[in-house]
Amino acid sequence: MHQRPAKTILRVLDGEPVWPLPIWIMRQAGRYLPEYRETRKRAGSFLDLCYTPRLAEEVTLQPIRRFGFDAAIMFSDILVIPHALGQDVRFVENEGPKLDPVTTMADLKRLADEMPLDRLDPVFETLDRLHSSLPPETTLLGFCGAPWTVASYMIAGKGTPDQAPARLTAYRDPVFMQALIDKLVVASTAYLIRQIDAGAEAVQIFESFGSALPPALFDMLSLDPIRRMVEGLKAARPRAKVIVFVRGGGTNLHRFAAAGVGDGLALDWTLDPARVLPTLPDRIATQGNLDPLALIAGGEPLDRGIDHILAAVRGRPHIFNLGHGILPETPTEHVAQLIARVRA
Ligand SMILES: Cc1c2[nH]c(c1CCC(=O)O)Cc1[nH]c(c(CCC(=O)O)c1C)Cc1[nH]c(c(CCC(=O)O)c1C)Cc1[nH]c(c(C)c1CCC(=O)O)C2
Repeated sequence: MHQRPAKTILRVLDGEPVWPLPIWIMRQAGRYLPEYRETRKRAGSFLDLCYTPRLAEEVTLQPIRRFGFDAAIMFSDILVIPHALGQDVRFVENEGPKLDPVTTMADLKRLADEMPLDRLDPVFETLDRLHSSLPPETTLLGFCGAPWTVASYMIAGKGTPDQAPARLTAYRDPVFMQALIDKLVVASTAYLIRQIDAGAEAVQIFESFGSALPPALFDMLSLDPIRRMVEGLKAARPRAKVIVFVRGGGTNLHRFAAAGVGDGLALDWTLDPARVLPTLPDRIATQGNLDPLALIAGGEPLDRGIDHILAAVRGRPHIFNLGHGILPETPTEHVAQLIARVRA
């Protein structure tokens, strides 16, 4: 008899429709959970939490214990890559990440030539621990940021509206921009390969700022770098599964699908799965895409949002998720309501 991989998320990423839909949510380990806030207080800085395997393992497991999600995403951050490359990265309470901006070729030359992967050993140890502590049905996910999203923080030194500093840099100094993107492609691919070796069964690439790019820059800064990362990962580890999340991907999603980039495409909450899914190839898995604010609202709007997605994806390989990360003010009871309805 043909043996199927048992884990629901891996089956969906293989192109198999699974019902009820498997579910996890972006940023499922985070401040909406009282137990996360408790561990976070004990950890010191946010980066200390990311780099202390025992605590990173603990916060990864918290949403699994409470809700039994079908996937656990290792606790870390997309900005550990610039940090490992030698850029100064801090997380300031209530302000978000702060970095020493990298804006010139000279700044870039001061970063590590080759990705010093051993600086991220704590992340790999976290994965190794999770590999043994997770329930056998739970898929272990690794992740990294897409080069453009990470570059936008590296250049501006912080989060910025519409990523204006990085976009302007792309026009004014395309040579520097391409060198930075290329460096991130190589570093991130090596990082994902090590995550797979440490026990991750699938990885998600977060392009959180896809919406900022005009068509003339999108291919060069988003589609092509992500394609090179996925190809590099698959060449080295053919069995590794990849989910690509392009927030604001819009019609570009079809181009990721046509180029065969990723086993799964995650939709943000602005796309209507009822319209988009019939236009994608059948075997491409999709993921998403409830509005995180519907989850805060709860009640009837939440039920309606869930039901619309369930009706649209029935019969297709789909993983239920939000259209972006869960927000800190989300009531945990609404998450329980969501899971119960998806699994009913
Ligand atoms: C853009 C981005 C970042 N980080 C990430 C992205 C891409 C996804 C997205 O678009 O949401 C990805 C990320 N960040 C975090 C995870 C952990 C795993 C999980 O999803 O549960 C993941 C997958 C933990 C985190 N990363 C961060 C927190 C909150 C900080 C804290 O606990 O003090 C968490 C739980 C900090 C962070 N990290 C980042 C910002 C802008 C911030 C501050 C904003 C905020 O406070 O929410 C950069």
